[in-house]
Amino acid sequence: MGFDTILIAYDFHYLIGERRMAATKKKVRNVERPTREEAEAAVRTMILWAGDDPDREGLLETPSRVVRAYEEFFAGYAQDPREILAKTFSEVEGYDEMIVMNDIRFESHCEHHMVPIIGKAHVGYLPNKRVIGISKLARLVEVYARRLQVQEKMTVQIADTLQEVLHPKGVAVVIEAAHQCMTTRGVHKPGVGLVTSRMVGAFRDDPSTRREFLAVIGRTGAGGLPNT
Ligand SMILES: Nc1nc2c(ncn2[C@@H]2O[C@H](COP(=O)(O)OP(=O)(O)OP(=O)(O)O)[C@@H](O)[C@H]2O)c(=O)[nH]1
Ligand SMILES: [Zn+2]
Repeated sequence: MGFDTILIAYDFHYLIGERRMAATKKKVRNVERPTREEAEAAVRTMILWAGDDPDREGLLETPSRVVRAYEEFFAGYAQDPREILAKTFSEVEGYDEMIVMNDIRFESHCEHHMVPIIGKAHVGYLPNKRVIGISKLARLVEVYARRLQVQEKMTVQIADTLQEVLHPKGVAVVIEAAHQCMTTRGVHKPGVGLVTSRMVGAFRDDPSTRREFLAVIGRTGAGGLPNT
């Protein structure tokens, strides 16, 4: 079975639900996860297919390097985003204003071409008695970024996980990113970026809350896109 197939399969079981993902991680469509050796052999095949010689000195270690790189790029499949948000703090003297972390840079990979998506996420919520450690917002972005992604899906996943676990009065997520599948191949349009958003609860229902969030993240003006 090819490398592409297992990655598509992983995405499939991700779609059937985060909770079930952990339980079914080893088996996808009744197919065992390939071994590291099989993954390296798949990279070797791709080198051959590209037209080079995987046995020449410079490429000898490339399959194992690529597999190690994939472990890093796709580490998010092994992480449970709900666990990241499990620890909360309630001693905040009744703080009930918006909490926003902006410019969370991330690197992801597009699920269509498996090339980088590089961008930044802005995540905000309106607390309901409990807050989380601020690093957890960045960790939440990381977990979803380190999977094969579509930007719209990643935006919804971050917002909805935060809402489901923390039960705040609302959540807002805006992602701005550049897709290398559009800059280094295909339509070749450098400098373009995609902006996606998900507004939940007060951010969806109350225009002034939404406006405040957009002002905090600087999206009321020209709002620049990352240079990639
Ligand atoms: N909506 C959305 N589309 C994306 C994202 N990342 C990549 N795409 C698009 O996914 C589409 C895949 O289209 P296909 O026609 O199946 O693939 P393709 O022949 O490689 O398309 P081109 O990129 O136009 O060459 C392309 O239009 C990509 O630009 C994303 O995060 N969100
Ligand atoms: Zn793509």
